[in-house]
Amino acid sequence: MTVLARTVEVTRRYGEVTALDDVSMEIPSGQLVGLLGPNGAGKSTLVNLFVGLRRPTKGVVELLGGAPSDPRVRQGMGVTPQETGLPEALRVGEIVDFVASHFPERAGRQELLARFGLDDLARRQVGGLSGGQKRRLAVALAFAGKPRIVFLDEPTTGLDVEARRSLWEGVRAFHAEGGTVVLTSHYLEEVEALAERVVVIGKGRVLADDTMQAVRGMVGVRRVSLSAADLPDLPGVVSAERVDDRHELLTSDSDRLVLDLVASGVPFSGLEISPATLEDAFLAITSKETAGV
Ligand SMILES: Nc1ncnc2c1ncn2[C@@H]1O[C@H](COP(=O)(O)OP(=O)(O)OP(=O)(O)O)[C@@H](O)[C@H]1O
Repeated sequence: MTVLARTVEVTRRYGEVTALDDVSMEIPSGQLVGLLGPNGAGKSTLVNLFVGLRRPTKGVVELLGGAPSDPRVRQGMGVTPQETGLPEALRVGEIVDFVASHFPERAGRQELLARFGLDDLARRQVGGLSGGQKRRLAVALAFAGKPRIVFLDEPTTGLDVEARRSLWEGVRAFHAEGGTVVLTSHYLEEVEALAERVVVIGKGRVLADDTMQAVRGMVGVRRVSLSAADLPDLPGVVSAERVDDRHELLTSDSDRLVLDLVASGVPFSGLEISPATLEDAFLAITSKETAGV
């Protein structure tokens, strides 16, 4: 297994804030890895360390066998940061050529634009693109130098469904040819649609690192809410909150919970079961982590 990028016991602080806390991770060649986590989890910091925009406070970051700050190393890598600015006066095709000219190997202009659904726009000035088209162009540019590994920070934020799907297709096509991708998202469905491996990050730490299927199972929690006086201890509850007589329970097995509840004989009313939000899911993973399960 060739490892294209790795962090070894990396911590990054900004003043008092610990954005990443002792993170060790390897990105093998050919993998499409999703970094999933809520706002402020440390995803961008991790990407910025991998691509050499930041240095770790402690630990080591390696990219393509070298230091991410080395310009020769960086020629094998493509990145789209969370926020990008493109020169408005240039035409789309000119920007692609300009970016590609910095790399020894170059993707074909038309092929690249077509891959991201931008093929009709090569002669359009960037200033005349819609927000979604600009974002797709910014992402496409990460692939202009035929990189071995690409880092995309929240690539589809602000895109409508169609633009998002078109971008996913472009990323998938690169991956299908053996390309390695690390992307951050706080959309579970985006990571699910693309990534074969998911790293869940919360409060600067790796909370889970597994296949999408396994993480799905881990976060397959339901919210069960009901009105009752005191509840007995119910197995499988990962978190419980109470406001007056209303109980909000998170569980990975809502059927079991309801059966146990009925078996306990405690009177209850207003039972509602709903899919957990992503926030619920993160909470469930975090509470498992805290409990050392
Ligand atoms: N330049 C900075 N100066 C100070 N604090 C920072 C800086 N950059 C990030 N942080 C802090 O580090 C923590 C992690 O931020 P980071 O941007 O890496 O998270 P994220 O998971 O990418 O979040 P988001 O999804 O909101 O982009 C946050 O608490 C953030 O406020």
